[in-house]
Amino acid sequence: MQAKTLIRAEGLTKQYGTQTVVHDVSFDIEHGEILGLVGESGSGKSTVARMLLKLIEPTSGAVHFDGIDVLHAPTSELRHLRRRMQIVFQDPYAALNPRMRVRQILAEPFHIHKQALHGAELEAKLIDLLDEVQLGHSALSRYPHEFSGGQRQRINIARALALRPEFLVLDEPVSALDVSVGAQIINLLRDLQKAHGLTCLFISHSMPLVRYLCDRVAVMQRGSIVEMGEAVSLCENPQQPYTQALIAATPEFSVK
Ligand SMILES: Nc1ncnc2c1ncn2[C@@H]1O[C@H](COP(=O)(O)OP(=O)(O)OP(=O)(O)O)[C@@H](O)[C@H]1O
Repeated sequence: MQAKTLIRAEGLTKQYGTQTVVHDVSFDIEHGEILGLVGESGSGKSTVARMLLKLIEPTSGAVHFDGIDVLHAPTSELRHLRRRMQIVFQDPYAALNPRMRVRQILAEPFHIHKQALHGAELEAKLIDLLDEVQLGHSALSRYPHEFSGGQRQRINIARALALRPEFLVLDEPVSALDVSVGAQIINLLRDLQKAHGLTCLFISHSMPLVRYLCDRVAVMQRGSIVEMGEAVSLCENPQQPYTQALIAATPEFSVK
């Protein structure tokens, strides 16, 4: 298959007052590729992700999604784009409305995007989503607090997949979970990514995790990308002292 760029970030910069928290960040993500974005806390990873999705406005720079200028897209086009790009946040507790049953949580994206699905048709979609994240169908009538952290993250992933996005931002999706539960979620994400040919930006503190999951990796330090390359070779032969320190700081990732 010919590699083709789905997402292009060019010179993304974000300032808050006099502080520049992201400086001149550029990268491409090919169709079906997982790009890892690593760096210590506060290095600007989430800010980059939010600019890609236009959840926050960059101070300068450009984002193209499938050739469309995201930052200047008219509202109607942006609405359509939002179906194609989704995000899974770090904290599976905060991301789910505690007053909604899982049925409502999973049905919400269809309502927001005015997809007229009702009755048996909607129910079948919701059941498919639960199957995809390997949750039992009885989940539909339960509330988020009735689930473990890993199960809640599965619900978040199911919701993100509801509208069949092409691009998924995974913002530290397992950092709030136990290691073994996190490993199961990582494997689920890897399987879903392969099954749907998803393009992903995977944000993490962990170089071993990025090496396991990602095709390429960009390393961020204080708002800038300091090193970028193929994940395995970058982890085996890091050029920057900062990358070397990141690798030394994180324990091996194991799926066992
Ligand atoms: N709304 C805001 N106003 C001012 N400063 C902000 C705002 N949002 C983020 N920042 C600052 O921008 C910097 C980068 O934050 P960001 O959340 O992007 O980092 P991160 O690498 O994702 O960190 P973490 O790994 O802890 O999530 C931090 O210093 C943060 O305090």
